Amino acid sequence: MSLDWLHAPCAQPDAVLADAARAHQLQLTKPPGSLGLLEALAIQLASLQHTSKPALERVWISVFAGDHGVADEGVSAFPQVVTGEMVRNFASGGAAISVLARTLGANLEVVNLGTVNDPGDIPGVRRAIIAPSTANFCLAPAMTVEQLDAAMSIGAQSVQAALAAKAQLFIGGEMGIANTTAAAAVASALLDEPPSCLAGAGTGLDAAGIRHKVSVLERALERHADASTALEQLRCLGGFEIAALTGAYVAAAQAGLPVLVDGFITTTAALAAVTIQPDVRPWLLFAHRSKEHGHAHLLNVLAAQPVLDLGLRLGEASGAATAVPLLRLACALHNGMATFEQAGVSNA
Ligand SMILES: O=C(O)c1ccc[n+]([C@@H]2O[C@H](COP(=O)([O-])O)[C@@H](O)[C@H]2O)c1
Ligand SMILES: Cc1cc2nc[nH]c2cc1C
Repeated sequence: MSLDWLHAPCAQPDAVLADAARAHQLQLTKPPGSLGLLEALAIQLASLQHTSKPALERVWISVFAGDHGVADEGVSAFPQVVTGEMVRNFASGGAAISVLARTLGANLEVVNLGTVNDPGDIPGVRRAIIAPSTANFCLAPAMTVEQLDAAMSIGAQSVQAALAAKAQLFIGGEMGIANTTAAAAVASALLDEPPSCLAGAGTGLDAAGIRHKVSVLERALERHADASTALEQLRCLGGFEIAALTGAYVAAAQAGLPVLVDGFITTTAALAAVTIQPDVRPWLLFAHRSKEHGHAHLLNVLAAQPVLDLGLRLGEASGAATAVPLLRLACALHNGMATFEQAGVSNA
């Protein structure tokens, strides 16, 4: 595999600036700790951005789309054609993430890694087609070694584009009918846990649909039981967009670009990235707790405290985009509040 780049070292957060930011928070006109997670976020961003004044003016969002062979097993409430249809919708500005990105003034990149219903070469979409779909992982590995390699590199290229645009935060999103099945499969394999802990309703399965999804996952996990490394598990059970996200997260950590993780599928990619390279973990901030069964568990495993819990389960980076205003407020408070001394307020 030419995936050696995955093992290049990650950048190091600045511990001195983290200490200085923590000390600065104690000087601001509020009881210590009273801004809760907003304080922790500002401190983390100061340390990751190597600055005493963290900022999120330039936010980069890449939404990776790909289709899944396992959709043939009837594991989604929606038909597979929706993946390609939504690629068009992202680009033409009508999707939730299109509205959120516009409202935030964020750069939105849409990357098509392969959809059965191919919208073709349309403005606003980076065409990076690997194949129309992954293989049905109940029958064969989802990807070849070459396809995994390509998908992870395509993710890393998005990080390079974000860096070229001087982005201060990278957000990855995904779109792929049946990808909650692929994500649950990857997470089950990475954690060596039964799929019932990780399979949920996705786009809207009922209880019987979820039972069927679990049985499909059990078959797939048994078939690929000898996939023993994170990369092999990603290759056999993942998807193009999940692999692209994993590559993007590793590349962002290597480049020293903070990442805001979205929902269940992106958190699975984050878990894969951290399993491949534990030093990726400090570069990840977590936007929200998705309603998808299994997301809370993954957040616990990663010791992540998400910013929001709004019952979202859309994907496409929508939860991460929704958390950006709060992260911006955390920075504004950190940079703009008066100290006790400046304001002539008595400290405890
Ligand atoms: O981000 C999440 O937590 C999330 C939870 C449930 C569904 N989704 C989205 O729904 C699609 C996958 O759902 P499904 O049922 O087809 O596996 C995919 O396009 C995801 O972006 C996303
Ligand atoms: C319509 C639709 C939009 C989505 N966006 C992300 N996943 C999605 C799944 C569906 C079904």
